[in-house]
Amino acid sequence: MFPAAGLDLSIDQSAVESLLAVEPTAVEPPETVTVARNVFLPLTTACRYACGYCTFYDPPGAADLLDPEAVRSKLRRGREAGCTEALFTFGDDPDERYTAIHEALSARGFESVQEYLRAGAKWALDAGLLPHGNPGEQTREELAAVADVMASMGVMLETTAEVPAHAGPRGKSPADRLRTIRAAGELSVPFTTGILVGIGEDWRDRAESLLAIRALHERYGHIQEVIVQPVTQNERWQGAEPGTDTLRRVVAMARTALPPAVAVQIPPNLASVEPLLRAGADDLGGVSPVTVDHVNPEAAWPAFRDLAATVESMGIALRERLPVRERFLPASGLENEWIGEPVGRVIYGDTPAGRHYRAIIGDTDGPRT
Ligand SMILES: O=c1nc2n(C[C@H](O)[C@H](O)[C@H](O)CO)c3cc(O)ccc3cc-2c(=O)[nH]1
Ligand SMILES: C[C@H]1O[C@@H](n2cnc3c(N)ncnc32)[C@H](O)[C@@H]1O
Ligand code: MET
Ligand code: SF4
Repeated sequence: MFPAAGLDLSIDQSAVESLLAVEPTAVEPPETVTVARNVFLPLTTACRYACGYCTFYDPPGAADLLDPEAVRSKLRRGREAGCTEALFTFGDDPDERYTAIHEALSARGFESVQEYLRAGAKWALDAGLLPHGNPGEQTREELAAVADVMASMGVMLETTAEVPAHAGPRGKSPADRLRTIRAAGELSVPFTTGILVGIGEDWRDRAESLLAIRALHERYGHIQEVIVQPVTQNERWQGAEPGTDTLRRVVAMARTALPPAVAVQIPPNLASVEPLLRAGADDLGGVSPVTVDHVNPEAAWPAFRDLAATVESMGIALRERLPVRERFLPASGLENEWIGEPVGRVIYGDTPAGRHYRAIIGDTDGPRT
């Protein structure tokens, strides 16, 4: 698959067939479900693409860039509310498409949106938060320029299929998404990806997309969770939303395709939690006590305690997690191939944030120097 893109993901058609045969009722529900508390920082909504389902993107206007002061005050608020994760999301290559964004960055001393992302991540670490970057497609060089200050990063594969929602002069290509995921693997960046369900792909495309993610994970071991995200209707997308039966089947396929260490994430503000946990989902992603979901602003976050009640009524434990999975953390010292020293310093520091994070991961060894 995608040999022209320099990617040789050989997707075995018999693996596709066996995923297509997966029954949601045959998958075991998890014993534990995880969730992270985050603060959402949309650095800019300007984007080179114009995906048919997305209301996030907008041409630059009055609020073309989330100002450094606004970034820092949101970070402070997030930490005060007990968040662990600073989620940095923005349109793809906004400064390459729009001179207004380049100028807004330049006026603040940044030559690219990656430089701004790096600065934002450092402010997050200064505030005691762990950065998760969701910057869209990135080259290996762009990822390398921020990797040491990121606890984890992600980009949704969405689908390996060519769909109308990604067509046209401002369309995305699956090969570019796959190359980003591969580059993150080459650089040992703990990574989140996922598929967007209901954008015109068929069942075979869903199976192939999951198997493409599995193939990249088998090569690099960097995938920490795979999001099964239902497309939601809005003023730009009037297509049908996938129903719970469809999502259950996709979740069961994901749980079957991926090894147990890779979590299957569902967004609790967009999907019915209970039936999807029964079909094998074991992570609820990030929920925020302080910010809306800027990608789907109409969809309010459930309260943490309501989620806990839902999950626990199923006999499943809800456990808070960090934006980086424990298996990527250094066993000693402050860094390893996955985690940069600036991130390790926050997790293992003798600070309130460090103590909070070590309590979450059950590390009783005390601070490291
Ligand atoms: O709050 C949100 N978090 C989103 N997240 C964040 C995710 O819930 C968590 O940040 C990760 O699980 C890391 O903790 C994404 C992360 C990605 O890497 C790619 C796509 C998304 C999409 C969303 C989203 O729409 N809303
Ligand atoms: C950050 C991620 O949000 C997802 N995204 C964008 N628009 C929508 C929508 N209407 N419904 C659900 N997910 C969406 C895309 O998959 C993107 O990668
Ligand atoms: C609302 S999407 C934000 C992240 C990026 N533009 C992507 O599509 O991956
Ligand atoms: S989904 Fe991401 S890439 Fe697509 S238009 Fe929205 S912001 Fe841009």
